[in-house]
Amino acid sequence: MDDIVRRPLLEVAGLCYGVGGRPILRDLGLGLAAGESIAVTGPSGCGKTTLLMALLGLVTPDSGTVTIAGTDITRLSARDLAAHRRAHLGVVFQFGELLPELSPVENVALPALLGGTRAGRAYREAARLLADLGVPAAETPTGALSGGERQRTAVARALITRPGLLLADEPTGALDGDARDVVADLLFALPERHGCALLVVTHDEAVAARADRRLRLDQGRLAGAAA
Ligand SMILES: Nc1ncnc2c1ncn2[C@@H]1O[C@H](COP(=O)(O)OP(=O)(O)OP(=O)(O)O)[C@@H](O)[C@H]1O
Repeated sequence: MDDIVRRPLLEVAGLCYGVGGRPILRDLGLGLAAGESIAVTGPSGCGKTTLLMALLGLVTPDSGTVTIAGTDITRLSARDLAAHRRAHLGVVFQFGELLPELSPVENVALPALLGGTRAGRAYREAARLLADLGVPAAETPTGALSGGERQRTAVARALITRPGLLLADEPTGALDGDARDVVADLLFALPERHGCALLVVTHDEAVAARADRRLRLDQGRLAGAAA
């Protein structure tokens, strides 16, 4: 890949965060370029969700920087942070977090509509992404989607704004067997297909094994994990 594609999307430096005097993230550093994937594993309670919250700007670190697409988000106002997130970040959660009263197409189109894309274009793009990811868009109500289809819909929703950085929090945690493998294969194919950077937090070592790099969060620090 060339230098333009390889630009850093995420740079974390000296990140420290604690609660009630107890350190959770300690001088944590991390870099992730476009087209690249990282999996972060670690035992329950080690701080994986807290790290994602810091990357989303939902917790304010005690010190350090979180630079996304060239901007240190720890310095942004709430309003600028929300705009920066909309422009650069896509997120996939463990249970999809879809709105059951909306159709799959409406769920996927929503972030584009909120970002000001015209309805016709947003719905066309949503339908295209769902078809691409193998979800029956029109026929099935969101509440009736299988677990795997729900997660693929959540991936489509995260992609519709063409984010540079995609974050996924236990994206296969509610799936097993084939559905887990399909969603994991799909996620880790995204950096190459869409040119985004991908950071996945997972308990599942088999899912983590698909990433370009594996890191383990332990004692508040990230270190290379054994392959
Ligand atoms: N607001 C808070 N107040 C008190 N403790 C907190 C707070 N946020 C996180 N913690 C603690 O920080 C530690 C890390 O939590 P976190 O949810 O990030 O872990 P995790 O690695 O995502 O765990 P799991 O894999 O079980 O989801 C936990 O011990 C948790 O109890």
